[in-house]
Amino acid sequence: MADDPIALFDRWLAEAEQSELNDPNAMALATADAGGRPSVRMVLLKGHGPDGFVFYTNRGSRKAEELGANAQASLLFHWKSLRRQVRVTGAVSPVSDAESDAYFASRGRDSQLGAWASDQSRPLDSRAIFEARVEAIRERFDGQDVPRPPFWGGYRVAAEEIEFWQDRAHRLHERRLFTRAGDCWNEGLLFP
Ligand SMILES: Cc1cc2nc3c(=O)[nH]c(=O)nc-3n(C[C@H](O)[C@H](O)[C@H](O)COP(=O)(O)O)c2cc1C
Ligand SMILES: Cc1ncc(COP(=O)(O)O)c(CN)c1O
Repeated sequence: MADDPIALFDRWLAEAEQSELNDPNAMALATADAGGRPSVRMVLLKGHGPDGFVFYTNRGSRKAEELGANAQASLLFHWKSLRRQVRVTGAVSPVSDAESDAYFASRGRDSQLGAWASDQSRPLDSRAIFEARVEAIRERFDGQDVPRPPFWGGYRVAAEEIEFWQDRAHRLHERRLFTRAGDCWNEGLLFP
């Protein structure tokens, strides 16, 4: 019977939290546009479990546009201090408004204001324009809680494959690939 890859991921993430310099939850997120042209950037993992791996972003950003055209993504964690990587691949869907609201409410106020002020991935003529937008938003919400912008929220990558890679001597690495089969997982090895 295969190990539970989510439990294995929990163990590896917990070890990374002990050993990484910063952001053990940082992951590269690869998307591709309708024509198959890929792009990749870092995001932070803000939730995970059997349903998938969650990150938050601007829903008008380049990554969001690409996910709108092609709702598939791949995530990569690289924990240098542990010489490990984990790759997750699967279909992507937006998280519910309630879940996005709850996460947004947990963020620091300045990060909340930044989400309102940033037209993420669009051209910006000068830093001063952005700073002026942040100040205008600060005044707009003065004395009140900052609500979640309608253009900001989470996405969940429902893992169909999870690969755990561990460095071994002489490049004879260990690769364990878990593939979803309904409610269960199949497990196999890959040549390194
Ligand atoms: C370590 C790290 C974590 C990041 N986390 C996030 C994140 O969780 N959400 C986000 O929107 N951008 C995050 N960013 C910024 C993104 O990498 C990226 O620049 C931005 O989301 C715009 O990407 P896009 O134009 O491809 O949509 C992070 C950057 C780094 C280096
Ligand atoms: C633009 C942006 N949005 C969202 C995040 C996610 O992290 P947090 O919600 O903790 O700010 C980051 C983290 N670097 C970020 O840069």
